[in-house]
Amino acid sequence: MQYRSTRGDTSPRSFSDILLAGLADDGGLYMPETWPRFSAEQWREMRTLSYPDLAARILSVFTAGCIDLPTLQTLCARAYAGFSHAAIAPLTEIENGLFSMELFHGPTLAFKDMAMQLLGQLFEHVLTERNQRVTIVGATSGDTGSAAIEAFRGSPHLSVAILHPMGRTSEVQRRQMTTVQDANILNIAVEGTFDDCQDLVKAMFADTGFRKAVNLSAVNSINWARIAAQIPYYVRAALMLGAPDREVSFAVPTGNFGNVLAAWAAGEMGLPVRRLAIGSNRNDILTRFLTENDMSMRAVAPSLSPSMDIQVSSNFERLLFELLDRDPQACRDTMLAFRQNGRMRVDDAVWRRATARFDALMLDDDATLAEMKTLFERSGYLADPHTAIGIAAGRKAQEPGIPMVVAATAHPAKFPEAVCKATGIDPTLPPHLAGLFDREERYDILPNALTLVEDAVRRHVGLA
Ligand SMILES: Cc1ncc(COP(=O)(O)O)c(C=O)c1O
Ligand SMILES: N[C@@H](CCOP(=O)(O)O)C(=O)O
Repeated sequence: MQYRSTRGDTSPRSFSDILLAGLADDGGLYMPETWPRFSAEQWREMRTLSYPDLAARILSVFTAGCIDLPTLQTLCARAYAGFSHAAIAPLTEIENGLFSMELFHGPTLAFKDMAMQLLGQLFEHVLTERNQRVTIVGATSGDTGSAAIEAFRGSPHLSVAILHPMGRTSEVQRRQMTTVQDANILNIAVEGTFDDCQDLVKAMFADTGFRKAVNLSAVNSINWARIAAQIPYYVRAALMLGAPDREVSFAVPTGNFGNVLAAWAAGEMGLPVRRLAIGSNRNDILTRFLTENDMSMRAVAPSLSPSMDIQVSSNFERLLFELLDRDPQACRDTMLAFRQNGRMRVDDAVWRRATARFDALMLDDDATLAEMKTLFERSGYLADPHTAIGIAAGRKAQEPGIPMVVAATAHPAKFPEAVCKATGIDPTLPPHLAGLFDREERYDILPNALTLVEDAVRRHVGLA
């Protein structure tokens, strides 16, 4: 399996290459050269696999030529060994035909662990094999950061620097990152938004001197391995509900567009995915695109679902690449124009191809609280604000006879104020995080300035 950039860099790259590279040299995102497809019989055979073995089977088509199936099975077994639920991603019917797929039973209580725990194993494997060291710089609106820190803390092969937008995460989210004391971890609170943090990461990749000096790598969903590792849970849920002999729809609370893109990719691989419903908070650029063909940037407004306070959804570029029939020049021009003008409107035919598969719904904070309250009163289901938005989007797009699976992306205890306000319940953190509020925090505060952030990363890795 080889990979190519959405912006035209055509030099063939293997899975291990793109795992460590993160972002293509031309600023584009890596995509598999062709979509691997499974037959109906092959999907059926996967029904009996455990979650780790299923993940290994799906990943093996993306790592072909680099990492074999038995090795992947070992890495996946290790990755999911620490999850607190035996099913790893349990599926529960919360309303008629509407299912919650809980993705928050990993160590940091959000869906990010599902992929990040595996990335931790994959990086260790490839870096050991190549006898190499890398520096991971990541941007987080709250959840990716702690998942990455947990997956990579203490590794002798890499250093990690995580940029979060100062004061724009929940306190639990911030403390999950800043109370980790391992020497290879650096937390930076950036005076700006998540988009500023994400732009800083991309600017570091564009700064060739810096990129090479620190051997820069990424674990945000710009890294294809993150998307690949998010595909298995969609497969698992669909198989449990009758696929490949029955269609299944998914609803996903969406920000950087990585999670829903994994569901879409499962469809490209032959899984009968019918509809994909995205839910957004008031930072609704994706919803406006899917309902009005209007992708115009507005100032980011803080919300009760801070992990989705995002304007520039990195992975939209991967969908755009597909919608443009994999024309890298058109994709590059469209993305550059979007960043220059702050808005994007695509040809009607292209837009219709997107809306043929995707639905979208925006919920502001009041509507989110109302959804959380109603859910709890009607079905006793305690949802975090992100998940509640996904559930509302899923209910709206639900069709008779077609199961609708909602990605439950975070544990309610990550957002206790919102949950308590909506339901009166004060969700408790699991025992391993019980002392979180007593632990010492450690982080730098920096303005949104590339040189200062690069200097901090250089110091962290001993280059300054
Ligand atoms: C809890 C939670 N829900 C939803 C999202 C949105 O997911 P994505 O960025 O993959 O669209 C995020 C952040 O990524 C998140 O942390
Ligand atoms: N919501 C995310 C934002 C980054 O998303 P990613 O999937 O690209 O890592 C977060 O919680 O950090």
